[in-house]
Amino acid sequence: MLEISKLVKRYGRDEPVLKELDLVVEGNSVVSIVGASGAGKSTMLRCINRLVEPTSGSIKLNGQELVNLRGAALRRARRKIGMVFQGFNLIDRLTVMENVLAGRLGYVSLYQAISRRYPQADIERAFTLMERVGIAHYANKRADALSGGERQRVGVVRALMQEPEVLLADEPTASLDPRTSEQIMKLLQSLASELSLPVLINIHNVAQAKAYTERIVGLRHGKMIFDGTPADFTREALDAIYGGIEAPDEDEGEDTKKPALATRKEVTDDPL
Ligand SMILES: Nc1ncnc2c1ncn2[C@@H]1O[C@H](COP(=O)(O)OP(=O)(O)OP(=O)(O)O)[C@@H](O)[C@H]1O
Repeated sequence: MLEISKLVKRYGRDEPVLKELDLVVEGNSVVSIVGASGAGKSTMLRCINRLVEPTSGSIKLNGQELVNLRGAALRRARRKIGMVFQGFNLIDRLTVMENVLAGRLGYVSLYQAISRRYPQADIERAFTLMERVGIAHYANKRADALSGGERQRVGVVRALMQEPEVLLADEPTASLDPRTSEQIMKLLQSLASELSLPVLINIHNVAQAKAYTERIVGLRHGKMIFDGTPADFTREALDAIYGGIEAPDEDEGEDTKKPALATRKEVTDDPL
């Protein structure tokens, strides 16, 4: 179980981008985090795996406090947090199997990692998981020879190789076509239930969030303003989360050019 309470994140002296967030996610439940660009979705996931330092608050994973962990204790805790990325984050020149085994890096010695002498049990686990997601026949192919959907399956298996207690997915379908996106969402949904794993998915596509997750959390300006089932996610909830948020001006700089209203465009597919 993941328990977040009163989580605050402030970058420098700016206004906090996460404002006293509270969220509890039980094992095997899949939660979508939605919100306009800049709402704080990525920051929240990154606070959980401590890629970003929370300013205050508490994040507990199966009872263990993650905030304030340092050194070896932080490394051990991070093994329990699997992460799936929008851009897959694979090493292109390595094979699928090598990428998958990278999920064990937190468990093996430096010598084993450098010489790629992973324990037999790890290799067997890798094959079992690759078979489960349909990529075992690509084990010896280079990662860059795979399609986007196949690459994301490699990313999912690599995360599962960590034997995680929670899986975080940051826009896992944003680089994929609609059909492949649906397959990946279905895969995350079924893995959560097979492995009793809580899964948090940052996602811009509200239609997919409603179709493939049982709970939707809506952020706006760093505050949680919606927490409910897809059936509860009415037009009013959609407007509360996205309403009145304008796309940034073109001259605001590279980082701000991602249009907030891209979410609006995607929402037009939404069968509300
Ligand atoms: N390293 C950083 N330093 C300063 N500000 C940051 C940093 N990372 C994010 N921010 C700011 O924090 C706010 C929340 O950003 P975040 O990336 O968490 O939002 P998001 O909801 O994930 O957006 P998107 O959907 O575009 O990825 C934004 O205003 C962003 O500019």
